[in-house]
Amino acid sequence: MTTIIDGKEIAERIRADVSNCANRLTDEGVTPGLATVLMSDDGASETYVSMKQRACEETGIEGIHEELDSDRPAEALFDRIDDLNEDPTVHGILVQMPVPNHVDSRAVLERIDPMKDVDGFHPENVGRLVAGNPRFKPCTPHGVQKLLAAAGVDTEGKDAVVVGRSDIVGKPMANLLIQKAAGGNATTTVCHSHTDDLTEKLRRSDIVVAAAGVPEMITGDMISEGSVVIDVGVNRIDADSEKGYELVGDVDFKSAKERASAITPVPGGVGPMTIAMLMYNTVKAASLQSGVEVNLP
Ligand SMILES: Nc1nc(=O)c2c([nH]1)NC[C@@H]1CN(c3ccc(C(=O)N[C@@H](CCC(=O)O)C(=O)O)cc3)C=[N+]21
Repeated sequence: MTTIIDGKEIAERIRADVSNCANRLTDEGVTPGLATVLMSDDGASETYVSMKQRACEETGIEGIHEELDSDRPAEALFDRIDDLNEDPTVHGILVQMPVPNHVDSRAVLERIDPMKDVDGFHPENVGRLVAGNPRFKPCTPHGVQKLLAAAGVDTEGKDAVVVGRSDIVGKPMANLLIQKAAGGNATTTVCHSHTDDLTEKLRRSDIVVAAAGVPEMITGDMISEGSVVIDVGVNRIDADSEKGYELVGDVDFKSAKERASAITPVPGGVGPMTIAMLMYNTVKAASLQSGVEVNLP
């Protein structure tokens, strides 16, 4: 029997623990605060940001949301970030990606105070992660790590393949998997658009993390019998549904489920974990900035 890993349920449990930590900080006079900044007209981005704000409310985090028209100059966004960096009630800052083409996303990430960088995208935090001394682990890869642990999947000594090499998922995911630490110690291969014979790499792996952003590109015949499949893809494809789209992963769930020993669904897999780990990082940021210690899960 294939286990369908319930990301929603695991995320709820983590969020309950994170909420206890948030309440403890509030009791000490430090209510954790998260600022989300949206500079985009993209419908999906709006949905994700509002999900993050709702999660704040449910967790006992003070959510602040700011929007900038997408035709504003980059300086307007930088000024907003500078203000949030200076605001002591704001412990975490998230600028929703992607930003408009005329705004240099690298410059945006570098503008955020690294102590408030709850995405973990600032070069200082990337460097710390690679050096084996992470401050904020990026939310999606951290969520995948927690998901594997909760599903009882030991990564130690396993062959893992990460499909995708983005700065926000693929690269940090591979880094966490090779780390000499719990949830790491896997022999890790990173595949991407220039990889020769992806199927061969997938078939000799125990754990597959699909983060390529290509709808249903990994099919059952490409993976090994008994492997664990984590699907990071959130692709909206046109459909006759009420919303006008359907959400599919990078994995063809139907065929992959027939061979995997465990697999995450989309929706309800990695997505909810990403949001739970954003709450986690925000509480961690508040703890680091205030010196009030909490026991995060
Ligand atoms: N600075 C920044 N940080 C991010 O963390 C970030 C970002 N930019 N830009 C976009 C991506 C995408 N992302 C998701 C988070 C949750 C779900 C999620 O919860 N999805 C639900 C379904 C949601 C739906 O119905 O559309 C699920 O998979 O079950 C999806 C995608 C965070 N991102």
